Amino acid sequence: MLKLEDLSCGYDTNLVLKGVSFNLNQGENLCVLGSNGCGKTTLIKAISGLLNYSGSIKLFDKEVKNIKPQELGKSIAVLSQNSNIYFSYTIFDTVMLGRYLHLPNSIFVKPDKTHADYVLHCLETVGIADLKDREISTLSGGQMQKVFLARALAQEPKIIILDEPSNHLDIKSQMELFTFLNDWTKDKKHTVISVLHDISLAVNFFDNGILLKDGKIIFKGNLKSLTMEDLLVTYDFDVLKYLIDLNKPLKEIYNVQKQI
Ligand SMILES: Nc1ncnc2c1ncn2[C@@H]1O[C@H](COP(=O)(O)OP(=O)(O)OP(=O)(O)O)[C@@H](O)[C@H]1O
Repeated sequence: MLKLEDLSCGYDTNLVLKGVSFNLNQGENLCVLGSNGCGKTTLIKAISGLLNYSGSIKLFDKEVKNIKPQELGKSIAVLSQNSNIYFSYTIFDTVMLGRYLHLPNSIFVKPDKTHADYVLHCLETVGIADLKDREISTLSGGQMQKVFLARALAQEPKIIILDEPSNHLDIKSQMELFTFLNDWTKDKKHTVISVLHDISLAVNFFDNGILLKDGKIIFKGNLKSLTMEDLLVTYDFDVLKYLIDLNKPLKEIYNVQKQI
């Protein structure tokens, strides 16, 4: 479904990604890990059609740079690190922004009841239907994340891409978000790609991952086969002190840490 071959891209003279290749099938989820500045957000921007690139990014066999933004928006929804709303929209209207790609004449048509019902369905799915008439500027960071997830769902995308989605979320909300995203991919039609800094979250919720270092992939595959050496190379730092055993669920890791 998504196939990257020898992808290189960056900003002006700053080449960030250098020959990145991987495949992702429908129903798979992929976590992108790596230290600050290694190119994770740049990878997301390239996949979502925001950067020029050399090499190839194929989405359902079509080269991403040749797909019109409106079409791309029906396939990919992005929750960026800086998802922001600068106007005083209600939650309902904010989520409706995700529907406009599906309207025949875009913003000049008042959405009919089908679209309004779909927005309500998305709000209910993420558990914030009761907030629908509130102004977005009055929400907490965590509530706002849920609004952006609802807006992403309203696009009816095939892929949701998240850049550090656990920002602003308490531990319960993080678990709820990743459980929801896991369930969302279970129909084998949807795919999640997420940038994460929390390795425990990554190992617990994602089957596959890539580790980026200076714009190159140094590990790809099942995160259960990740070694401490891989992490040491990625972060130039001994994460062993903080991660007791990558194969243990979070609960056990925390229990062990408590005993130390
Ligand atoms: N718009 C831009 N113009 C020029 N350079 C940029 C731009 N955006 C990012 N960069 C540079 O590209 C490199 C990769 O940035 P990127 O945002 O992809 O890193 P990242 O892995 O997502 O980092 P972080 O974990 O800190 O979010 C960095 O050196 C950054 O300074």
